[in-house]
Amino acid sequence: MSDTAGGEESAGARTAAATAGSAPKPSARRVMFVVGCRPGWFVLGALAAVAATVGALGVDPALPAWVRYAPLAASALVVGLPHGAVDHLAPARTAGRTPTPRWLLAVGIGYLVLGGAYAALWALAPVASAALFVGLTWLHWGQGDLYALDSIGSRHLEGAGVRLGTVLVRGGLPMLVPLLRFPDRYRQVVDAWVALFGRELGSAWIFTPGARGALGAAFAVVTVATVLAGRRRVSAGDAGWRRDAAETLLLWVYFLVVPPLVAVGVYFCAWHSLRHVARLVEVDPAARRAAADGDELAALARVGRDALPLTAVSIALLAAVALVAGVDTAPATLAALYLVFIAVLTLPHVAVVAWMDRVQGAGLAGPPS
Ligand SMILES: CC1=C(/C=C/C(C)=C/C=C/C(C)=C/C=O)C(C)(C)CCC1
Ligand SMILES: [Fe+2]
Repeated sequence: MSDTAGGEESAGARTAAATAGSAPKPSARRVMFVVGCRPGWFVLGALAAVAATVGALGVDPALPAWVRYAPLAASALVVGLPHGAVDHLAPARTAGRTPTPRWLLAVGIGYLVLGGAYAALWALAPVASAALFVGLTWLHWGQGDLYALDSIGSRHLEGAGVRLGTVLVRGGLPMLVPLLRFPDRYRQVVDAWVALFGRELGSAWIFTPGARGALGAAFAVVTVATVLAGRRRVSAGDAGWRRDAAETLLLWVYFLVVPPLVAVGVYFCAWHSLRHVARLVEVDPAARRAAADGDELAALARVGRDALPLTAVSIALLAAVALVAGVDTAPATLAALYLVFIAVLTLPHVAVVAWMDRVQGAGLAGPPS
């Protein structure tokens, strides 16, 4: 896989140099800010404010089903599913290479083997697979945020402990905090996954008040310890640390006040996926050039174009699975099928992102110094 071609060679090599072993370039910081972070702050902040106000007024609006499922449904088309549909191009580009058929084949085989194995595991052991899905997402979303924090130039995350804490906290916010406040709705979602395979969750101690109280207390301690560990590494008033602490607070409040289906669906699109899209812009020479010229829309259009074919294939595959399996068309069942489908794609997606982290010196082994 040593082939490089034309203009991408030098630009690609520059990307690798810029991402592995040197501080983030100003243009990378800007893309992560403008594309990856600002929209998420705005959308999640607004939703949290609305939900907190409604809650404070003592109103409990029974949201119609279409509103509850809308963010998840939208994620199939807008940013969510598409953010992984560039996985066939991202590894080569991260290594500063042009994606050739050999790269595509390598990623394709990885998807088939890992996705196939996980699909088989869902059929054999749905409850364990559901737990694995939540654990995998915890890790993946945590690592996504760690990358974004590095990319905007945070300096308080040097050190293995604070990095591990950041992954645990940032991943636990979407995966654990909804369970603390909305155990019944959380349970309904996970129940629907295992029901697809004719199973039930069973006693599931994790939903009991005692277990949730203990998990919530432990997670609050890990959050505070991580934020303080970061604080010790920089001078007072460090902007990167303050931003991290403010995001952490925002996400705690958001997942405590916004009902989980909406909260996780919106977070998936507007937070995790947009941050990954910003990362994709940075490894694609053409998109990066557009962004460096201040044309973020052109950069996004380029990523969107790259994502289009495999997004369409994924949706067609999902529709085929739904038809063959003959699932009913209740929103809860369709959402469950979609999420199990995402789970199967997530395992190879996590492998691709872990590979990108390794090449870029990012992730737990980082920061890129
Ligand atoms: C919807 C939902 C849940 C789980 C969603 C998951 C696990 C989504 C994973 C998406 C991934 C991995 C996308 C790729 O990056 C919970 C928290 C169980 C309960 C609340 C509603
Ligand atoms: Fe992802």
